[in-house]
Amino acid sequence: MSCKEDNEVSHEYCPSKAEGKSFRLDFKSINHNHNWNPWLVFGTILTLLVVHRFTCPDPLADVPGPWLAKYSSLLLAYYTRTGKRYLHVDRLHKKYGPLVRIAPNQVSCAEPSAPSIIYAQGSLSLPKSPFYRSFYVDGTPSLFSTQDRFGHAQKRRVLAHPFSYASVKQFEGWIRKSLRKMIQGLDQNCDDRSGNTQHRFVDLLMWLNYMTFDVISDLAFGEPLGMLDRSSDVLGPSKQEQVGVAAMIDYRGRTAAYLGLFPYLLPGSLLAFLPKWIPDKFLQRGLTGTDTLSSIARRCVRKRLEAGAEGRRGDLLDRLMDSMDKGNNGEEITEADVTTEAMLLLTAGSDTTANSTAAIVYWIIRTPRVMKKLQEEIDEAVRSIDSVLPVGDVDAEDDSLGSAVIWHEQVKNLKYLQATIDEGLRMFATNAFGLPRVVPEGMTVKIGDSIFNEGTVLSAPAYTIQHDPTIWGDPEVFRPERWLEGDEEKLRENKKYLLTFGLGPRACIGKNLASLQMQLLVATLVYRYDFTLRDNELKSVEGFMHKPVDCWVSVTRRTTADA
Ligand code: HEM
Repeated sequence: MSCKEDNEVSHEYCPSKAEGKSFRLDFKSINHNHNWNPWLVFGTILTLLVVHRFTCPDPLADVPGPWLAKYSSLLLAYYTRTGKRYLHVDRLHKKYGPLVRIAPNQVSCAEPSAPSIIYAQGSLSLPKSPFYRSFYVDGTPSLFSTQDRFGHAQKRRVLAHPFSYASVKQFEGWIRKSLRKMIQGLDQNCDDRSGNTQHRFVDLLMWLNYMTFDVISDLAFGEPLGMLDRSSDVLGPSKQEQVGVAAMIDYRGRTAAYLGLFPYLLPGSLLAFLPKWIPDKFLQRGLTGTDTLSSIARRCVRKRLEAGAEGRRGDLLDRLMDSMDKGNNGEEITEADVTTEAMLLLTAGSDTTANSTAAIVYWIIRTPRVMKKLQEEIDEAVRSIDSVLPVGDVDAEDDSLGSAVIWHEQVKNLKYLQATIDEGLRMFATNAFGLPRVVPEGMTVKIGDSIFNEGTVLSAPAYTIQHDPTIWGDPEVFRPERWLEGDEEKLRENKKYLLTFGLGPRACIGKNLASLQMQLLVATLVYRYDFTLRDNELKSVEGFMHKPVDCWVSVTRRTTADA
């Protein structure tokens, strides 16, 4: 069979042309041969939307925003797809003010009062919007993606105890084990301590990813994925698993953030089958990523179930499987449910921590004054609290590393360290997105002078609020001291505007685990090494969460650290 000429419509796969490209429909040639005019189609759709807008009442008519947002989500979808939605929304707020219409039924609210209203607790809490259906796995909602408030409370109860501060402290041994491996890896890439500088650059973000993936897979799947051992996040020989796990999670987040803007394409809708068939590489790699991640989770859960009582080790997976035995108020919890939650923990609890830590360390390196002050605080803490008890029996210390890996006990009360972490989270905004909530039936919500009716989707844009000069004064300056100065009330207020972990009943359940890891990671890295940045700018991209693209640094062992 010979391949057709370039200007002919071809749906056939042609190996000679496909090399190095993905298979896609050639819209230019479809247009050529079938008089199919995309502008005509676009114009017709737009006309229908305008007619609809003028003939149906528009409850958001008074909310300012770009004209296209009145009729369609296309503008938001474009910026979501390019990974810069938070910057687009931030620009709109600078132009239109604190309330901006970003899509036909969506309003972004950057009023300082907005976060505590939109993410309120108790009977005033607003449910998650249909956007979250884009995160369902095989049609099954997870703790994170369920919109059902009752179902959410049930699921959350199962995991509340293992994520409590006391439980997370028990995991410190596992975390330190992975952290030691990461230190060994970085040591091998170190510049010579004698001053013989070679400036060999390493991508700190990748190392942080290996470490946080190994930790969370250890806790959620019962075994580390072994990324630190292999210095790679590629898991297996199969074609799907040849893509690194960090990239898979990134593709999944970006695709879900994009598809979530089109609820009629999501599970539970008539056209839910469509995305799988759209010949769009962006969509397909996200959907394939989800399938691969869920098959990894399925494999791990199955293995643990088959191991029976002998496989139990008191980790998160055990907790999930216990809920299977107990049932959920009469409703059966299946293996598929457990797999969905295990996969959620892997995707929600790994690169989020790595991305946040990379951004914090980047800002510390960029601000030598802060680096010096922090190193002094940590040096002092290590000197004064040098005998601490090991946590858990998994933690057989490796003498060759001396006291290289900091104990949580040594740093948990360090004020400047915590202020530096909070300031890094504020500056970078891992959660930059305005997390969407919907006004439920029979309820109205008042923000500023505006009242929003049922069905309106509201969000508080974290990046914009964390960079609001009326709240922070000098928001573009990395200044950890802002978390230590002023009276108690002002400090409490500041915390309300740090939206990294969300607020209200749907706030991050893994905050204690992430905080403990970030304290250990930042303290250990700053205590043991001096860093030089390769690039002055931290490039970033946003999917569901906001993440640095990379973080290349050269690493030198500190002479003052006794490690
Ligand atoms: C620095 C690291 C982290 C950041 C920035 C972060 C951020 C967030 C945010 C903003 C939410 C709310 C999402 C929404 O309302 O749509 C969330 C929810 C969640 N996070 Fe995290 N997270 C982090 C670490 C973790 C870890 C370590 C885990 C678990 C291992 C985890 C598990 C979850 C889960 C299960 C939810 C859903 C909670 C619910 O709906 O009840 N996260 N996270």
